[in-house]
Amino acid sequence: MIQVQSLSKSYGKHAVLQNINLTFKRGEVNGIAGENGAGKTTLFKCIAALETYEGQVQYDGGVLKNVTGFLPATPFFMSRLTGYEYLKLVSNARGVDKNINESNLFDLPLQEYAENYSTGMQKKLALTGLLLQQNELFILDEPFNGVDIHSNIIIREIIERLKQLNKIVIMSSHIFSMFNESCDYLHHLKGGVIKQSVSKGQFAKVEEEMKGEGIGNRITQLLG
Ligand SMILES: Nc1ncnc2c1ncn2[C@@H]1O[C@H](COP(=O)(O)OP(=O)(O)OP(=O)(O)O)[C@@H](O)[C@H]1O
Repeated sequence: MIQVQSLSKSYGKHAVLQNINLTFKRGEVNGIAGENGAGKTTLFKCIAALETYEGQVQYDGGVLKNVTGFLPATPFFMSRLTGYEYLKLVSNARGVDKNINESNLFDLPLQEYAENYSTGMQKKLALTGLLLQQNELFILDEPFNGVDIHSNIIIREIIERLKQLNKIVIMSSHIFSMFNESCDYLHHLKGGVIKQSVSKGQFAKVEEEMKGEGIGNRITQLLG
């Protein structure tokens, strides 16, 4: 179990996250919904120990960062590194010795440079790396963004399998139906605070709240 307690994060004078309290349990998928700039990625980076923060992130299974797999919205790859080499590198980093070619579940061209992969292919390569590492926590920042329909189905399947394997999954998405399909709990992040947390069956409440954040008649004003 992961307990985020009184987590706050500021960049200079800009308070991005304020007093966040969340609990993530094994075998559960948690969605974080929020408009652009709400602080989802910042929250993910804090939990993944990629950012400093105030407050605490407690984990009952050892050193969290050693078992955390973070899929960024836009993965980054070093130049002149093939897909195969990337997967080898991330497996070696965790002392995992699995057959790379047999682990190529998205049938990626592993002999090609990862930096030349398309957006969706890069996302699939990064995700394959996280799975190879056998992490306990999977933080997936917009995992469905930029991938094709078939891969979208595979990623949903992966999330379901991670849940069955008792892993902790935290994800964001700008496609609300993805929360309905994959998540057990949904947390609405707005203005740096968690506005509401709901369990499956009540996600429409968050959707309604978010729809209320529309831009009203400002489009008409702009076009008129
Ligand atoms: N390294 C940084 N330095 C300064 N400000 C930052 C930094 N990273 C993020 N921010 C600011 O923090 C706020 C939250 O950004 P964040 O990327 O966490 O939002 P998000 O909810 O993931 O947005 P999106 O849905 O567009 O990806 C934004 O105002 C952003 O400009």
